[in-house]
Amino acid sequence: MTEHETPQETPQLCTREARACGVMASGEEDGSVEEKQTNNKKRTKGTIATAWLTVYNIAMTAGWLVLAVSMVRFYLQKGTHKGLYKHIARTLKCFQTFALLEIGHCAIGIVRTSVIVTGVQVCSRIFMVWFITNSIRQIQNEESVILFVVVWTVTEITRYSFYTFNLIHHLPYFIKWARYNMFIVMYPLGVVGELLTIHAALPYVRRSAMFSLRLPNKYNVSFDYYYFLIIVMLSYIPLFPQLFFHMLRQRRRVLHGEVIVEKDE
Ligand SMILES: CCCCCCCCCCCCC[C@@H](O)CC(=O)SCCNC(=O)CCNC(=O)[C@H](O)C(C)(C)COP(=O)(O)OP(=O)(O)OC[C@H]1O[C@@H](n2cnc3c(N)ncnc32)[C@H](O)[C@@H]1OP(=O)(O)O
Repeated sequence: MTEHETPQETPQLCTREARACGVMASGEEDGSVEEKQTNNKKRTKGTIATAWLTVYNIAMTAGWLVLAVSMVRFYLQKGTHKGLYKHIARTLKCFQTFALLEIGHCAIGIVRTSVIVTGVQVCSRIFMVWFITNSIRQIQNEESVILFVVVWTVTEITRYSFYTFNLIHHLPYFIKWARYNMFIVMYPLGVVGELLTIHAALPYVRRSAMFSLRLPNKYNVSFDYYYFLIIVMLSYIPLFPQLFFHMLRQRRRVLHGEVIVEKDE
């Protein structure tokens, strides 16, 4: 079953293109030359953006699928999670870092999502990958690392395939259902995995004084990564609910057709 026939399911880009086309239709006969040129530009921009997002989402779905397959193969061959992170580290770093482009998508307006919400989500993941798990080798075999990597992988395969099918107007209902229901369990699980991993990192950070700057130094500035990590852990308390409630609002809008007025719209 696909959903492309339903007008409310039309992806945002098509809606924008349609809006641009609508302006064209009414202004075509009596609009000025400048209006026609502006509308043509909008239409071209919409088509390019749709093409780019389709390529981007397919690449990201493939990347996270490769990660899933290599995790399953590793576990079936070795029968343990030890060494799994090292095995998948390069792919994980690559595709999670590519997600930075999503902040750009919001900033230039080709997807209708808040830059702040996307920024917090993407930056916290980049931080987990590069500044925690990749930098502290001693914690790479923790179960909590496997927990958040598995949760991210399942979530991202669903999310990027949702965007892809939505853009090509062939969205199977089960993908839409999964995108807007699984997060209810996956988000808290991911947060538990991330917080336990940062917690496991604390003793190593304290002992090694990594990424820290102690006084006296020529800049006369001090920075303690250990306390910074504690602040990061505490920042989940106000920030995580914002992301979770954002997703609950998206769920009500997409699955139940509720009209939601976002503060920043
Ligand atoms: C430097 C120190 C850092 C300190 C950090 C502090 C900690 C902060 C706490 C953070 C906790 C994060 C924990 C987290 O990492 C754990 C997990 O992720 S566990 C796994 C479960 N997670 C999830 O399910 C969330 C996954 N993430 C997201 O869904 C997004 O990143 C999010 C921004 C949260 C929400 O996405 P969005 O607002 O875009 O919602 P929609 O998917 O419904 O999309 C809205 C519309 O935009 C269109 N869209 C969006 N992206 C695309 C795209 N790539 N291609 C095409 N279209 C796109 C989408 O179709 C919607 O269109 P429409 O409005 O027409 O329906």
